[in-house]
Amino acid sequence: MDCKVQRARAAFRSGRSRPLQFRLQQLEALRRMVQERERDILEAIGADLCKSEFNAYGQEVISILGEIDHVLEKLPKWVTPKPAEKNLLTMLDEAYIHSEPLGVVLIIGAWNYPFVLTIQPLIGAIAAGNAVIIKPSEVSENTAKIVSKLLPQYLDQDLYVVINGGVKETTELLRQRFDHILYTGNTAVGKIVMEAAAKHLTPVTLELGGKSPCYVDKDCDLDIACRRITWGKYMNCGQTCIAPDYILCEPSLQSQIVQKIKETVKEFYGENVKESPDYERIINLHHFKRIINLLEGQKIAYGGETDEATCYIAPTVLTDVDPEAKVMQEEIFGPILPIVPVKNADEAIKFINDHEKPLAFYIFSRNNKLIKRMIDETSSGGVTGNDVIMHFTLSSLPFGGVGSSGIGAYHGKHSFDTFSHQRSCLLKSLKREEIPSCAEEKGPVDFSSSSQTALVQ
Ligand SMILES: NC(=O)C1=CN([C@@H]2O[C@H](COP(=O)(O)OP(=O)(O)OC[C@H]3O[C@@H](n4cnc5c(N)ncnc54)[C@H](O)[C@@H]3O)[C@@H](O)[C@H]2O)C=CC1
Ligand SMILES: CCCCCCCCCC(=O)O
Repeated sequence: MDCKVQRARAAFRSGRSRPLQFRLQQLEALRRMVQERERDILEAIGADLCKSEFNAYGQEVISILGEIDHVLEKLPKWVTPKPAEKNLLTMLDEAYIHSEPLGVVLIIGAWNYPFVLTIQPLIGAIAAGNAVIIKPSEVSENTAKIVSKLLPQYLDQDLYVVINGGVKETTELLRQRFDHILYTGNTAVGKIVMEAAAKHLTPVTLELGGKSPCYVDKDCDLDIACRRITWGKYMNCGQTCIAPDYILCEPSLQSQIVQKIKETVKEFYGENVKESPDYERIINLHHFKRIINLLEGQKIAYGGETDEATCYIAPTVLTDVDPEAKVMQEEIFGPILPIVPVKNADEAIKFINDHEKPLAFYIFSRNNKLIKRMIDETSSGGVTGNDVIMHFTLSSLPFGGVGSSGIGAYHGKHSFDTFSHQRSCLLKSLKREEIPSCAEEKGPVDFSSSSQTALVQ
């Protein structure tokens, strides 16, 4: 492992990852990999998460192709040094900001969108000119295998290295020195990553989770709200870091919401959800048992069926949920949707602010003023109004958490910036330097202090 990181560092020091043409060529090769080996990639994701090809393509492949195209188009502009404003002392000089690569960066991916969560940061790291060590999640082992098989066939093998393994390997990897670490996963491990990084003063981007609230206002289009919530909550069987974790609404809305979600589930997945090719499974027995445990003592208004043999949990809605209940103490990361009744928007705002800052916040309302007020009076990694998940799909928006939901952000130009150092460059002019004609008579002059000279001029 040590030697793989050293190999990547030596390759970085060779300077070949830096030229724009090289970065573009590697990104084009990555795009070719996704296009030519699409079937293998979809199969691997499907095997890990029991996901249909259609869903795997829509959730994981489309966004990667979109991100590569976006970066290929914009990168020439991003790498161009940006002139900086000058002052009186530097009027005749050249001042600019140059984005330079950080060096060797480590990307640690999570299992729930195993392709997107490793390849999307990789795109940014290549674009910024770095060498990259990629550590896919061992939990999604098929995708980890295909990523480690395909990347060396398309990309520079010394600069971009995949290391597979579990906790032991990741722990070992974290002892190495990196120039940046981007980790996606749970908060507890995020702290381990940050502690290991601190030993080398390595900066980190931590893409963590949390409980993302969804406020449903009484003045909203409830049909649309419930359709969109159903889509975002039960996609990937609820194993989405920005899935709406729970609903906050006035008590009287609960029964209508349950009814509309029920109808939408039927429309999306048919009469028998278990038979639907579009409905995924919980990743493993450990998570299955953890989620089932959260149902204890709850009022199940819809769903609740489970099958341990296949890690199946039906789309489920809980009503009148007590904020102190177990299901409200941790991120659910499964297809269970608690509804916590609140009197009004003010109480919802207070509820959100009394808890850790979430990764996402969703507000359904016809009242744009209310949406803006709720944004102003709360904090979260991102927000989507009148929909869920969708802010993730915009390359122009930084994707990341705040507080316990994460540190830093990526996607599009934000990835490029995350993996770059903004270097301040000032190139002094040699013109108009006044060299005293009788230096000896006047004593020594400090030529290095050109600011003094500029002041004299
Ligand atoms: N903010 C974001 O973009 C996303 C956040 N998440 C969050 O991730 C969580 C789910 O992922 P996990 O189950 O954590 O994924 P996981 O079990 O796949 O772990 C993530 C990575 O951490 C490594 N790891 C695990 N234990 C470790 C340890 N003790 N020391 C060092 N490395 C270790 C694994 O090898 C893996 O590569 C949820 O909380 C979810 O919200 C998931 C996807 C996206
Ligand atoms: C329109 C499809 C959007 C797919 C969303 C993928 C989200 C990946 C990160 C996460 O939330 O765990």
